[in-house]
Amino acid sequence: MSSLEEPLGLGDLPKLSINRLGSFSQPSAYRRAAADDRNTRKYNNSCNGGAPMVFHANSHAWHQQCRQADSSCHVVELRDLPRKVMWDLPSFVKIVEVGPRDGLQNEKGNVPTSVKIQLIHKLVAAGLSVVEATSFVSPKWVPQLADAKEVLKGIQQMPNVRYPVLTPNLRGFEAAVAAGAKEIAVFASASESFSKSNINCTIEESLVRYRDVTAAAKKHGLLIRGYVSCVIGCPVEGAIDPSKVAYVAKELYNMGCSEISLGDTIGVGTPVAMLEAVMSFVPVDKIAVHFHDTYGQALANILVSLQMGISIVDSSVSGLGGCPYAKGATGNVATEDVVYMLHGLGIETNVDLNKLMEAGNYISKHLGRPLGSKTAAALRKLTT
Ligand SMILES: CC(C)(COP(=O)([O-])OP(=O)([O-])OC[C@H]1O[C@@H](n2cnc3c(N)ncnc32)[C@H](O)[C@@H]1OP(=O)([O-])[O-])[C@@H](O)C(=O)NCCC(=O)NCCSC(=O)C[C@@](C)(O)CC(=O)[O-]
Repeated sequence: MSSLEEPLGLGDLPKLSINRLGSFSQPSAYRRAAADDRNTRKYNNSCNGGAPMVFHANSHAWHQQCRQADSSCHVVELRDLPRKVMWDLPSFVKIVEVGPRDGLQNEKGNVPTSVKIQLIHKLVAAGLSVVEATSFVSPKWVPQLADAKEVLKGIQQMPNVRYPVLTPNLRGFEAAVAAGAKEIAVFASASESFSKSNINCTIEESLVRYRDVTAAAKKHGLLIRGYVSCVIGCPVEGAIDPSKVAYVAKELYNMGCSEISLGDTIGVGTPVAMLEAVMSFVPVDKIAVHFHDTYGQALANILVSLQMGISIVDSSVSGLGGCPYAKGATGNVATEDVVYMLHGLGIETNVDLNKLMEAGNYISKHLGRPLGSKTAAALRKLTT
């Protein structure tokens, strides 16, 4: 089912809009074209104009363009296009929803524990299989998440759903385990300045601390997620060298983190050089990308990451978020927008966009905030 069919409730929409929108979304056909292209290229890669046409997606348009091409080599270029664009995309992307933690940690007003719990339940009901629930950090540093224990105890943990929680030290780890955590996350930085302002220690000191935390987690049989923040830029230091990111990622991976999430904490950059560096040390299937959308780069960065082989994406419902210790950073990329893009590309997520938008609506109402997802805002306009 296409991403457009899913949320719009096609019956409710004016015909013209549906048709117009529909012509932009041919995900399964695109993927088929890319797959066909893969096969046909094996025996059909000449400039010979008599070769059978291979594209099913928008096939009329392709036929027209190919017929109009002056030279048969143009036909080959056109045939290459879906291969170039679609070839390397994964068929499934795992979304790690960070809204209840990264999304809410920066909220100034008190968000009741019951609202946090409801939000998590709604996100899981939408099909998200990983929902970062909260942080066992110092309430002096992040007052909003002072109810971590109550949140984790209050959620009804479903089988096959992961609920990681952030633990900055052994104290946080022990509290998390006592509250029923089955997965923890440690969070280091590639920027020395950010490490100091966020967790009050140097990068090396944090790695020493995390060796203890990860060793304890392994003893308890817990899964461990590792974050590296400021992977492209730091609010204090500016551009961050990819080799620094690769170093921290490698250390976390070697400690036993089963997923390394690379955070563009202030949403400033493009990730190619950084991902290349990290991929030299961490297997691509263990890497997640975590983009804040401060400069509007997040979706483009996700697409590039997928093309580089990544298939785990962090995002936050309704684009909630920002780090209290990264001045000016806005929210994470909105999960609704990520899901919409992925479904548009024919990539499975197991997420029901309608239910996800309900969760986004729920928390936005509670925060007294307009929807932070462009997809949700656009679809709401169409359906009201
Ligand atoms: C790491 C510390 C604790 C060091 O904080 P500190 O002040 O250096 O440590 P301390 O040992 O002196 O402790 C200070 C107080 O906190 C208490 N404390 C100490 N540990 C805990 C704990 N676990 N749980 C509850 N309380 C704790 C401790 O007992 C003490 O209480 P007091 O004696 O003054 O009453 C502090 O800096 C901290 O909690 N930092 C967390 C900040 C945070 O959560 N930032 C947001 C994370 S977002 C991020 O990193 C980026 C990411 C992951 O989202 C990716 C991206 O977006 O790019």
